[in-house]
Amino acid sequence: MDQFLNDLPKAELHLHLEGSLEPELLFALGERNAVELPYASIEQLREAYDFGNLQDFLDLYYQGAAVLQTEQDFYDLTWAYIERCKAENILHIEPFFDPQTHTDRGIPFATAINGISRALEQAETAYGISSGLIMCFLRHLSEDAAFETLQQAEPYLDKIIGIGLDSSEKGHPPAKFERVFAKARAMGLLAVAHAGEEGPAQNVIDALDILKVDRIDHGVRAIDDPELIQRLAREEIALTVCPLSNTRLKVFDDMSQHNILQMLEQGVKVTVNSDDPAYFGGYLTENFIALEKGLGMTREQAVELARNSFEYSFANKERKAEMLFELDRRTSSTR
Ligand code: HPA
Ligand SMILES: [Zn+2]
Repeated sequence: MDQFLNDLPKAELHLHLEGSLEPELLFALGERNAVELPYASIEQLREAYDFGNLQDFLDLYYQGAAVLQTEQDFYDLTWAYIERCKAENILHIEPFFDPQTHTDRGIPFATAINGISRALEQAETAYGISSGLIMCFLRHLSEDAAFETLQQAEPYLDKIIGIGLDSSEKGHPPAKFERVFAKARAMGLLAVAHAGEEGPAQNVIDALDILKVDRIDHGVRAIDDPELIQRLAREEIALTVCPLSNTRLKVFDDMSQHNILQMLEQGVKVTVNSDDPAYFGGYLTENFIALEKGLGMTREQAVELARNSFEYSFANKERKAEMLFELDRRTSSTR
């Protein structure tokens, strides 16, 4: 089964590039850029990855991002992730980056996006991995700061497919960003938002009705509202669910408690994703394996989850058809 899950053609729709920064690369970049780290060793840093909630993680995640300074650093970060995608037969990616985490430290928007984009272009030419980059606003910062970030993105709209909303959900509901999402959508950008991760099902409803997002990131708390679950299924609003993230951040106590397969059986278009794999103990295949071990996910369910990842991606029609054809070709003998 592990080999089957690794070789299964997949798309990843919820991955923070800053969260793919492995301790080894973090230390190497710290040295390259003479950034002092509060950890004596890679092992000591890994030991700190013991989180009680989302905020515990975010504090370390923003601290780690401080080693990213040059365009080459952002390229190296992104390329390391793409190598993992290649090894796990991931055909398409829609990664996130958090521009404000960098611009607030004096790193120009251009430095981050140019390094990331160069790696994404190379992924296409070298490995045939297609992509669409999503820039996230940090919801603990102000609406004004989000508007400023959107303005900085304007010269780079050809490199960005959409906007997202991440960071601390509690105390920062979707409505805070109604106007900036409206402006971004008017500029032709697609929209997603983290909602219903630590926050209530109402945040999922508000992300849909107020921010008018095309997809929900996490969304697992939707389960508390049966009417919302029915709506998600009926309107085919996909959720990008991140199983290992949810157990590491104590959204669920144990994988056996996770509701992703329950939602799948209720007709919700759920997908599997790794969120911040360097911090949560596994890339995409590991998340599928965790569902098999913790929830008894079947091969048929794994194929359906992979199918959803293509179907509800932002890839164009032709690319979607190509990827779905490849999925059918690789899995027809297993059915
Ligand atoms: O899972 C997450 N939730 C909110 N913000 C984040 N930033 C990186 N990962 C996450
Ligand atoms: Zn996330």
